[in-house]
Amino acid sequence: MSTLSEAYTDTPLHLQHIIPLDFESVQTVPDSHSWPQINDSRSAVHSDEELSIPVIDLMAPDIVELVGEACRTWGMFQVTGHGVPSSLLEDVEAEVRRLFELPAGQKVKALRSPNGATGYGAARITPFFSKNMWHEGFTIMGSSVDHARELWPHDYIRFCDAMDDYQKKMKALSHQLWLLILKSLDIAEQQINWASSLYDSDGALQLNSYPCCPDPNRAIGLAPHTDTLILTILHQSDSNGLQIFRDGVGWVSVSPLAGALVVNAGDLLHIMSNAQFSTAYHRVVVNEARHRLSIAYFYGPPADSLVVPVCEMEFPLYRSLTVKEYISIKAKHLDKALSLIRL
Ligand SMILES: O=C(O)CCC(=O)C(=O)O
Ligand SMILES: [Fe+2]
Repeated sequence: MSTLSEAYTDTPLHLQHIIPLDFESVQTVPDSHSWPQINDSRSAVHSDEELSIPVIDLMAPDIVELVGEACRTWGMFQVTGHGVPSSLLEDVEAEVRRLFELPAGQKVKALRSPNGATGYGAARITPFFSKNMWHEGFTIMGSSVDHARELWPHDYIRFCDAMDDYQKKMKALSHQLWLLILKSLDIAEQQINWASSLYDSDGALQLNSYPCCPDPNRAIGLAPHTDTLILTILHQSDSNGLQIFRDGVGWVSVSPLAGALVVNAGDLLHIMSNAQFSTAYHRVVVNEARHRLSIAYFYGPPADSLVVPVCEMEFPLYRSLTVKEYISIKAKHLDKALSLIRL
């Protein structure tokens, strides 16, 4: 059975697409990171409370309907009452900060290799854009020990323990959300041939850092994209930056809410739901004063699983394909991947 990590390493990147800028060393936004079109017509940002993604309490009696409605309209919501202790969120965030505050020369010791999955580096979507992002990341698929040891030869265990603990909690919460999603789509677990192996699958953890930026209007933290797998759970540090695109409206801010986690639907869930659920198109903007951090957990089935649009009454809108195949199409075509498999 091939793992998600193998599916990602099938598409090697070039080193110039991996090494982030040494953000500490620059006082202005260099040309390599200067995005002329940030203030295009689609970038009117809405940050009023009227227009924001739903906040859902996992303990609510009508939780199935709430999750279904949020996935249909936004493809994203914030969840409270999730049972992940705030002390764990604080510990993980502190470890992530400890990592990104290391000097650039130290961080590159844990660089992701061009055909590797785990390690320090730029966002995977970097090669699709002519400009680089105001971002540095650290991806964990499987164990982080080898890379963490490069960063802190004598003090890596607390980082690895915090990441392992957090991944376990995220996996359990993802599974809980997944069962709610199936219910809201009226799908029995037995209808999906990989439903039971989902719990054995290895998710991925993506640590993101958006350093303070001297000219935030000319830089972007993370270019617009959708997430690939079934769902993503995101913890964001206490500063704005994440935005979701809403048709007919524009970019809408997803402001951090103490203790809440952001959940978003990915492409595979959109395909599986036969486009009933939206895959969230989102981006991250940067700011001048705060170093923003986020921790994303990506949840998906093993790479060999066949994803089939579930539809009883209508025609399938997408062809069925394996997770591995979709990851590979996305790695080559990014935003066009879904249209390429549309029937
Ligand atoms: O930093 C964020 O808020 C979002 C991160 C994200 O979209 C990702 O890692 O895919
Ligand atoms: Fe994302």
